[in-house]
Amino acid sequence: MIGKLNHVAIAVPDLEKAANTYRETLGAKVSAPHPVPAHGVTVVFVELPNTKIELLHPLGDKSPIAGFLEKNAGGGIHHICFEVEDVVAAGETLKAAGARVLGDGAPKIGAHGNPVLFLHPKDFFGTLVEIEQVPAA
Ligand SMILES: CC[C@@H](C(=O)O)C(=O)SCCNC(=O)CCNC(=O)[C@H](O)C(C)(C)COP(=O)(O)OP(=O)(O)OC[C@H]1O[C@@H](n2cnc3c(N)ncnc32)[C@H](O)[C@@H]1OP(=O)(O)O
Ligand SMILES: [Co+2]
Repeated sequence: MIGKLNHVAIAVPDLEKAANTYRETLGAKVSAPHPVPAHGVTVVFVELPNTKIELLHPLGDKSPIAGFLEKNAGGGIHHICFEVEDVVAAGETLKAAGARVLGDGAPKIGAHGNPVLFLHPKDFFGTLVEIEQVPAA
């Protein structure tokens, strides 16, 4: 079912510092900060030759990453995102297999303009998984 690794997301306490580290120290192509209120985060995209890194910082009072940063004050890998052809069909298949789809179960538009769903980390060996519908090339 899953295709390419679309991105690895890292929750960070200081977005500017993290962006500078990826830009200056690691020499990556790094975007400006991009607020995504529908997901309660501000994101900086780091473009790599074969995938992307999302640097995430909480936005608003009810950010879904606030609890994670409270437990991991210095930051840490928050989720991984796999591409799928049909996110609704993938969500139904995963639910039938016993995985918990988070939220109300309906896909939301993610930071890349595509529908996404999140799957509970306890069902994937301690890793929060995002699936993103990416149109075939
Ligand atoms: C930029 C937009 C978009 C994109 O297009 O790419 C994004 O990526 S948005 C990213 C942010 N959005 C989300 O994360 C949405 C889905 N997340 C959630 O619904 C919640 O964060 C959560 C996964 C249900 C966790 O909720 P929270 O209230 O923080 O914690 P709990 O107490 O309910 O946690 C239960 C259990 O799970 C462990 N946990 C929590 N977060 C993670 C994580 N990121 N990775 C691994 N494990 C995680 C937590 O420690 C608890 O474990 P125990 O302590 O053992 O019970
Ligand atoms: Co993501």
